[in-house]
Amino acid sequence: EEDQQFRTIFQEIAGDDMEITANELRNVLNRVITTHKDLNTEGFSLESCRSMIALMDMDGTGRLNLQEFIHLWNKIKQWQGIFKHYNADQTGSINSYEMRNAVNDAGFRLNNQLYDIITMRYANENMNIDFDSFISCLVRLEAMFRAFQAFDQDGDGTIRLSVLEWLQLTMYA
Ligand SMILES: O=C(O)/C(S)=C/c1c[nH]c2cc(Br)ccc12
Ligand SMILES: [Ca+2]
Repeated sequence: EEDQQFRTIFQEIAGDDMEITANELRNVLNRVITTHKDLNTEGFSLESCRSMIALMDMDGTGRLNLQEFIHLWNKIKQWQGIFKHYNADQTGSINSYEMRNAVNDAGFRLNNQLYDIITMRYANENMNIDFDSFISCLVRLEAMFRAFQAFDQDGDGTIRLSVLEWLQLTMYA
């Protein structure tokens, strides 16, 4: 039942090519986000939607088909729940300390240096993280972990890449 409902929503967003482009994704995310007054954001940028597609685009079409879209939607749904949990002061953004806990709750184990890098990269001028930056950060973390694991066949935690392989990894993200 819910799947059918999802399919119709997807059909409406994707249009008759049944694939969602970055622009179409941005429109639907920004439409949904306006219904969540507790999520402070200027909305998702085209760039962050491109990254989300790069993360979820398993078949290399550069767009999202229905199952890729459902997978992304469920991740954002899970991650927005974590964000709201830490958005205690209802300002709609979280501070760098709350960000550490939120990233942890999302299942990422990082070190202090990485948490500082994330704050530098995603925080706004008040050193707080808006909702869209939070999602963009987790999308990127997930993409980079997954790309590493794809290269680390024997699972020994190290990979060996040529510069072009490195660029393949880092440019479509
Ligand atoms: O608050 C909720 O229960 C849900 S279902 C939230 C969301 C579920 N998908 C979302 C996508 C964006 Br963008 C923002 C909020 C949500
Ligand atoms: Ca695809």
